[in-house]
Amino acid sequence: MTTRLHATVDGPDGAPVLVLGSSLGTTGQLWRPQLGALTERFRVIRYDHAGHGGSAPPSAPYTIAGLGADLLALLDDLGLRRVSYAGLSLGGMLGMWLAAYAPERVERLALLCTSALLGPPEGWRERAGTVRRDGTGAIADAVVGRWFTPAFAATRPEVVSTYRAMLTTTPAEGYAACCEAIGAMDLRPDLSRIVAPTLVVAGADDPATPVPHAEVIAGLIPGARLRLVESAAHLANVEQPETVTRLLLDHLAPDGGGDGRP
Ligand SMILES: O=C(O)CC1=CCC(=O)O1
Repeated sequence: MTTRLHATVDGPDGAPVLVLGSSLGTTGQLWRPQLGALTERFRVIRYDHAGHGGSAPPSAPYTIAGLGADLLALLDDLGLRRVSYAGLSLGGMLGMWLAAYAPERVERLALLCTSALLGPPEGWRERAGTVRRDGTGAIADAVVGRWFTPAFAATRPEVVSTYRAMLTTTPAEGYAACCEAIGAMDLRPDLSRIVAPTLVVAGADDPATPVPHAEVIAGLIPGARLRLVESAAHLANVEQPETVTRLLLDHLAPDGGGDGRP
């Protein structure tokens, strides 16, 4: 049984569709820095994972395949046969799953600050247990400390507190269930089936999904390209918005993205 996902739609009717997947502990608001530029070329769908933002919590223990089935159900509900997809971290994991298990649904793929295997599973089970017991506030300092470089956190505290609030308002059960899904994940054997042209982006200073994780993904997806974003930690799209927006547009809209006309 799938969870019905909350999604927001922006951009011109009839334009090519781009679906954006956010990270653990954030919502579709993660993509605000990119929204203006992306909606000039795309009809942009931002969705919230189960138990995050406006989406109901999962009704059973969760896996990446379960979260992927939610995403496919959302595409079906919206009548979207084929889309481009960009996802950061957990959103990128869902992008890999979608492109490997439903390749006919994915036009182009961008995977940001993500991993195909992010163990150890005990660490994720422990984090899930802490959050179920004490709430997402209990892990906020550690998690947000990996989202931004110290230099960015010192100069842009207002941005850091906006994203921290996204984490601390995420319901404990939704967050914990997604931790367990990540802990049990190993997408490496699936990546050779991906046929969508793929861009892999890593934050050069990301301690959560360090550069070698991106190198593994780029090495296993046929034809994938890897780009590093300097002076960026895990939420590279927030810390270096112009660089990441340019990378996304160059990859996802190489011909300008079309104008939506038949
Ligand atoms: O929360 C973290 O440690 C980083 C992370 C892993 C998956 C995700 O979405 O964020």
